[in-house]
Amino acid sequence: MSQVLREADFLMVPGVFNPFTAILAKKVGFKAVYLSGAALTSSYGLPDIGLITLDEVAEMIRRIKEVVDIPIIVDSDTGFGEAMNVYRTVRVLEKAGADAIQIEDQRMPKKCGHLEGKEVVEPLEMVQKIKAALKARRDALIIARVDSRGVIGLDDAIERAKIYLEAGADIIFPEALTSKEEFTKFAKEVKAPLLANMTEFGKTPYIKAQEFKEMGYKYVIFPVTIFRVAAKAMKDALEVLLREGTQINLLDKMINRQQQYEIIDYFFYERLDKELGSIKLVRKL
Ligand SMILES: C[C@](O)(C(=O)O)[C@H](CC(=O)O)C(=O)O
Ligand SMILES: [Mg+2]
Repeated sequence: MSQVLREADFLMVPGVFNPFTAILAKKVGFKAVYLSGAALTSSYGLPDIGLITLDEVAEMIRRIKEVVDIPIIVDSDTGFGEAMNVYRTVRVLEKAGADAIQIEDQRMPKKCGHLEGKEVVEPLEMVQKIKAALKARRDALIIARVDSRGVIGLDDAIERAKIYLEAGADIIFPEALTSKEEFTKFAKEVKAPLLANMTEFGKTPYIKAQEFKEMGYKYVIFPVTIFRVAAKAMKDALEVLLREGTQINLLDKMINRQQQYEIIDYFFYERLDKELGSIKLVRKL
């Protein structure tokens, strides 16, 4: 399925954090999804500082791929360890169903790339991780995320991107650029398939997908958008429920039972149950 990612002209990729959200993204018409570390950890009630484990991410990929056949770009933070660990990370995540794996050049404890106080490793350390990832992968694309814009500066980020590209990374992800001009300059200097991160409340101003496309970006992710929208909707609903003692005023904000069941393919199981129930033994005991 990495072929879809490879051959696409331009892809808008929403962040998801469980199978249900991945199914929704596909049903709405998105061609790929991004398993966001930030959204996944938030959904576990944890901050995005590298607390999540390889197995937890692999398990979520497996669950998503069990119910939806859509290419999945996976956020592996810093690859769960050193270069040697990255080798195993890529093998495990690809086996679980990852079509592209993102590794970032932060030092642990990592942070959201749009926060202050993060640190980056030496470029050599990241190159070793990229080489390990390439050795381990069968078909999955390897995305090198450059975090140094917010730590050292744009020129350093551009230089690192070139180094990571030479090391063999398939896609470059410049994190937390601060203006359209920076995205334009980056794309001019780094001749690679590029991924832009259009997250909210961060360092990057709001830029439309079409504008990223025109600047030469191949992918744009909206990693935490639906998580944040859903979180607000859930909080508001809980408040209404507590205050009013009834959900009557929430009904028009809900998907109904029929819609919910369609999303999770309930009716298929209903048919299957009937079919299995109608089987008769040809030869009696
Ligand atoms: C893309 C990202 O790595 C993620 O985990 O989704 C985050 C997004 C965010 O925190 O808004 C990031 O570090 O940019
Ligand atoms: Mg992340």
